[in-house]
Amino acid sequence: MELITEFVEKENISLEGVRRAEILLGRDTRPSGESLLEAAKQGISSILGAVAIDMGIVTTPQLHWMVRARNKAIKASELDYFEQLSSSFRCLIDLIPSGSKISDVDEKLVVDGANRVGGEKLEVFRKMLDGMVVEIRNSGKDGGVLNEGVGADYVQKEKFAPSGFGSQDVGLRCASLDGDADRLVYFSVPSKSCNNIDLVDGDKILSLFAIFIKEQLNTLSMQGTKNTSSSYHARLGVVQTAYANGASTDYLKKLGLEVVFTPTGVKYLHEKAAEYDIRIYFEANGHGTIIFSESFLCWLEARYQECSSVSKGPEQQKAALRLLAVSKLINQAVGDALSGLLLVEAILQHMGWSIQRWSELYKDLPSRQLKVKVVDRTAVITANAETMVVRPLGIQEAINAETAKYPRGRSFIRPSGTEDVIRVYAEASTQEAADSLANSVARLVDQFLGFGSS
Ligand SMILES: CC(=O)N[C@H]1[C@@H](OP(=O)(O)O)O[C@H](CO)[C@@H](O)[C@@H]1O
Repeated sequence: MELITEFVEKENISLEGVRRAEILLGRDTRPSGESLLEAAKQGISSILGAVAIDMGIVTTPQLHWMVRARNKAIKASELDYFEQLSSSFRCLIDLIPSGSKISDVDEKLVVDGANRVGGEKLEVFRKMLDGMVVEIRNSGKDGGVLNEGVGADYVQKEKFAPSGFGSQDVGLRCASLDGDADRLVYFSVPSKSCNNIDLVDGDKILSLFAIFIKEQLNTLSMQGTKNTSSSYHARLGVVQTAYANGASTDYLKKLGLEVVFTPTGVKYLHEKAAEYDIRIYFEANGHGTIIFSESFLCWLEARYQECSSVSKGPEQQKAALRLLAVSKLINQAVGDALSGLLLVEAILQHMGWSIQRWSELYKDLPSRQLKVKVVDRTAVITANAETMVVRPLGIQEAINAETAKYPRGRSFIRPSGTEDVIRVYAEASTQEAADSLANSVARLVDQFLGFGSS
């Protein structure tokens, strides 16, 4: 109750006139889901005025979408979710400029469903997606195990093709969802001779979205009408965490975008993002979304109407329509692999880009992540969006001294919020250097905080 009261106060939610609270419940495909659902229902029924609504088996982002839709008094079933996504996807495809070299884009997309609910939902959803050829592997139907050599986390951290993918897929555009379908990464298999992949991570998804949105904003701000409503300067902001590859941040800044950093965890990214008209946030691991302010969406609607009524500025009208479609296609409540995937697909078609062209936007700096078990991870206190350690004393200086030995070196440590470990991140100009820096910093962590240190 305390947490709820705190949240209601912080978000300034008026409870006056509210007769009952609806609590939407969803579960995934694991057998434990049924008993957890029952327990949640019983808990909710003991709260006066609270009603549980069972939305069935859904992905995490679908459930968030449903809550947001319900709060906006929009229809919120799974079918409504699929219909909104597929119609806005279709709208973006219909608005593709006739000059786009669609033939450059390989038709087929192959998706790793991580043996969980996202793969299953995509199986159902793809029947509504004309204009897209999707093959789904690891959909969960064939009894594969969650997160065992599959899924976005495995692909991003290990940089290996997931189970079921390999030399037969060389050059194809592939995507990987995570277990609850709130993360998405893309990859391609560059050659038959090795297991390595060319990873297109959350940072590059963010970059693709940013380029597309910026293109539409530029079109909208072109001279056309003298009406004052057209002179709105939308603030496009980008939010990353310290795990964003340094090359991506350089690239985004060169595009002229404002890039801000928050600690790891979507609650921080989402909150920070709320300060802009259009805000794109992504973690390198593929969790992210775009949020549009209500005032910007109202302006876009007006701009769209204005362009159509005076029948001029068709390009501006299309740009407004594209942005409106993006606002409906992307799940503004939270990172959503299914909605993100459709937006990526629509933008690649719009640009006429293959996955290789997309990947070449910039070259990732080689990086390495490690985790170290320590006596007490809460002994590490960080500052500056987790890029520096203020406690224990002395460790940051030691990390700095180590990092300074490597060209383009960058390294930081932070206590994980989900595992009992300290995470180490390092990047440098070569993979060997990044590995060596990560190992040195891991040794420092062990020295300062490990079991031998106490
Ligand atoms: C390096 C990394 O991938 N960290 C993940 C992981 O958090 P940690 O606090 O690092 O354990 O799980 C979080 C929740 O899924 C996700 O938001 C975050 O990005």
